[in-house]
Amino acid sequence: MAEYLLPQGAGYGVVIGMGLFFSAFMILLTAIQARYTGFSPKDSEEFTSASRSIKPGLIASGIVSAWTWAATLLQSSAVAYKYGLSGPWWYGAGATVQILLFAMLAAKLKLNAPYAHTWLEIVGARWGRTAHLVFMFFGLATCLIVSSMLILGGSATVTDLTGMHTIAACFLIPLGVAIYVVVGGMRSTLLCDYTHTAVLFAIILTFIFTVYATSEKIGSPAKMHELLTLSSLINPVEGNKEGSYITMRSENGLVFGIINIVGNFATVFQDQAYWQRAIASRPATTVKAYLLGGLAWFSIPFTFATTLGLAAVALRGDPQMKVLTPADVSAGLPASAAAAALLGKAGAAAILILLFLAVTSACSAELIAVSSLLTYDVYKAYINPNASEEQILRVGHAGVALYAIVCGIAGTIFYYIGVSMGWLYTFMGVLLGSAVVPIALAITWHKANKWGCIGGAVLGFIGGMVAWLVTTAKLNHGVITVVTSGGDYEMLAGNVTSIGFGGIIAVVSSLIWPDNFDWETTRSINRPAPPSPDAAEQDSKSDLENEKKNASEVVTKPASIADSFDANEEANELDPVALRKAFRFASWASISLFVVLILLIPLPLFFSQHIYTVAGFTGWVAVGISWTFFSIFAVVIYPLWESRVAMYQISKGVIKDIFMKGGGRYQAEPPKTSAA
Ligand SMILES: NC(N)=O
Repeated sequence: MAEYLLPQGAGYGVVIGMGLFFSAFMILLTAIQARYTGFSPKDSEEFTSASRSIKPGLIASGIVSAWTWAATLLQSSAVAYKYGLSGPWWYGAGATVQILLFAMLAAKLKLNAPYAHTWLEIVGARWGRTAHLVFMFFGLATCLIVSSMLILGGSATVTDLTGMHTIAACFLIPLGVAIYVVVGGMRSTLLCDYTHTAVLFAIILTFIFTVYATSEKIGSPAKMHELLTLSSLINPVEGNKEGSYITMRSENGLVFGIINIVGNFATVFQDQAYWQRAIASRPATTVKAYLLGGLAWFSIPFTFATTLGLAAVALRGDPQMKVLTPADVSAGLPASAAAAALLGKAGAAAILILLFLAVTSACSAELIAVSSLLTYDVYKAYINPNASEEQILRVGHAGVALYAIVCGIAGTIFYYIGVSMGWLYTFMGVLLGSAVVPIALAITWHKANKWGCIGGAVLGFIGGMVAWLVTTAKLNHGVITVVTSGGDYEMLAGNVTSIGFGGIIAVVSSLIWPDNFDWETTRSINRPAPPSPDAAEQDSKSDLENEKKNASEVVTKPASIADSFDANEEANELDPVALRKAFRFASWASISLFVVLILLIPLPLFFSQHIYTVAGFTGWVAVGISWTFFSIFAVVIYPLWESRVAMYQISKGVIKDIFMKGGGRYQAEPPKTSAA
């Protein structure tokens, strides 16, 4: 019987116990929200969009948490293990730029469809049913692939460390998350994500300081450099300059970088989770949130993999270090093996909790994203267009539960057919890449041609699959299996063909047969009707009556988070001139950062064939550590600062409830002037 570092009970304890803990936490947050703020958790807009009122720090933290997958920790470490220090760079930079570029789409969303619930609603309003259904395939497939990777990565690690049955983990992980998502909705999910992100950074810092400061086995960048140099001599890396682990000159690292860039475009641009955060965001600060979130996220895979992925190489031969097979590496196990070799059971437990936090917060984003697609793009669009508020909320809840079960089934199927998280990670661009450019054009370019974009997505998909399979057959003597099809060049061919075909067909056809779309159509999606004069008169009368009635109860005006944002403020923030300016800023900032992260830094290092000296490697590690502190400031400290007024008001309400027997409940007030 296999030996495990932790008892099976620890696996069940973390998966079930922490699932229940976060459910209880969510119930508490939801009760606080209902009592001390004006946002009702029973409102469907609030459930899916957090009333479009969230500030940039919390949105940035929600982006970091949704974008931190199991793969972010495990696959990044696996590519560090395989290709050396170029792996973490290509993983981090190659998945950061999409979030930065998404800032442009987020600005256009606020400009061109400010009241949409999903990106598919925009496609449907612009191009009709065929386009809606075709792109729905890509939207749902994206969420399914991402969720499957989360479940596969999470369950493989739990099984490896505790012996918990993989299938039990496949079902229990999403079901635990589903409970707390149903209880809370979008706002509480973002708050829960915030706590996950804070703990995640604390654990990552522990590993960084263990490896580079305190461990007796490594303990400094200089010792890591020495051990990596030794490893290069014993196990040189194929395709790297002199087989070294400490060079950016890595051919396979570069190939992975290209695959990574393509695949991550697909999983950002067509994943409702990122659109949903843009929708939940206040219009004036959406761009800031995406730029901040993208930059903050970079340090997670980059520094984590530069720490534990490289430690797994450095510790080869250590008696506590597990010997890793290619299948283990594909399942993403180098990080947990290194953590266990460095810190024993404590390291294993820390990585288990880290993984659980990453998987559950990203999984919660996917559950609520799919639930929104099922609610607005299936149920409301095709089954019950006149659905009531209550019906929409019920379908939203059912969608979360249904999708959690689907995630468990998908994880089980992939597990049994031998598809690992690493395989899916490199495959995602083959399957999904073709729709990236068409979707970006749908929301940003009035000339985008409907049939060109649909054709680009479909033909790019077919082209990508053919290129992938033909390359697999050619490079493997006609043998097409899960193993042979997962090679670097096989995946590269599929990824590049898929995104390239899709993009070229969509752009060229739009240039030849340009549309002239009037954005007024998408701007009117779900636009709230202006109040009729009669209704306004009625409202003001009943407000007056309510005011009189409540006058004795209201002690002071609680400037809670509820009145920090209202319909008038939202309308002001939707000013087209300001949003166009925000779009220009997003374009300028994100394209500049793309050039720096993908071209200016890595390519000269690749072509110069430089192998890092001790000083160079120390500097490289120092950049990673400094960036981690910047990230902690951006997504852990800044959200607290920007919510200080709201937290103060909520605390005041709680104190009043305790000492004044129920006087702390939120009271709505008509005049609204402050922004918390
Ligand atoms: N989110 C990713 N690509 O780790």
